Amino acid sequence: MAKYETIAICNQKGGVGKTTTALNLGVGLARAGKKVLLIDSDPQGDLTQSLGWNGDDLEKSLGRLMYLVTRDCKPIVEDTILHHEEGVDLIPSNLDLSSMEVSLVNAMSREKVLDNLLQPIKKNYEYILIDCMPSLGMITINALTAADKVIIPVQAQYLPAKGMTQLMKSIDRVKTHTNPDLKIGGIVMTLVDNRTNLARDVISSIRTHYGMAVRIFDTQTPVAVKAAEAAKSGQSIFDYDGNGKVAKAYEALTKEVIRGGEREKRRDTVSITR
Ligand SMILES: Nc1ncnc2c1ncn2[C@@H]1O[C@H](COP(=O)(O)OP(=O)(O)OP(=O)(O)O)[C@@H](O)[C@H]1O
Ligand SMILES: [Mg+2]
Repeated sequence: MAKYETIAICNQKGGVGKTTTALNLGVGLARAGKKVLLIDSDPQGDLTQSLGWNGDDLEKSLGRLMYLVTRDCKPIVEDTILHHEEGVDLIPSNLDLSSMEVSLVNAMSREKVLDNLLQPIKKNYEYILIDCMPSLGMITINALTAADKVIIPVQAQYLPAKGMTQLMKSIDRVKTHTNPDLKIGGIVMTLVDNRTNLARDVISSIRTHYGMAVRIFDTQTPVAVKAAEAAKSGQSIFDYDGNGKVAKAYEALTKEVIRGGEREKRRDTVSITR
């Protein structure tokens, strides 16, 4: 199988479209023939619910797995993986994960619990997408430590520069301490309302603060009530409203993500063979 890529979908600001992006990018990649695992790393379990499962009913979850690892057990991760009919796998979450935020503080290799958990199953997937919670605590640090890349959804409705500084600092800290190869895969503008120029203003503010080095995806995902409805129905936007503008946007974003990964792999190959 092709080299895998683990992507954390991360922004500590709430309600910016992280979960929607994890779900629809994940299903988009699966529709493009990729083997995809989604990880819900939010104790609210929104991704789990958006895919149609009730987190409260699930005994096996990410929280349970991480708890066992911190107790020096070696759980079989495959037993927790759910299979969705749209072709993606899921490690679900529920409130069991919330206690990990505190118990990880005293755990050995506390930043690497998720990374260690994923090592034996990474080879089974081409893409692993981790839906992060809206905070920069230990669980998110675990997600960033396990990831090759971060994709940052940014809502085009206010100037996000200040909040992004905190996120960039956390990414830098993770690079310094636990994951030197972590890259910013890109910023995706979400919840874009065509009637305003806010997306353009936000992009120029990001450029002013973080320079041209940070990639901003060409694709912007539009505001549309269908996107919220799809999440409530346990389906991706492709199944719920396949011809709509949100589906088209996530299809385009999927292509950009695949192209970005392939470009980097080519670059890696060139530098290895040089
Ligand atoms: N393109 C869209 N158009 C309209 N509503 C959307 C769109 N994308 C997401 N939403 C809705 O906006 C809300 C926030 O989206 P989402 O849950 O994806 O954000 P989040 O960043 O994961 O939030 P949190 O920080 O709480 O985890 C949800 O109710 C979702 O259904
Ligand atoms: Mg979410």
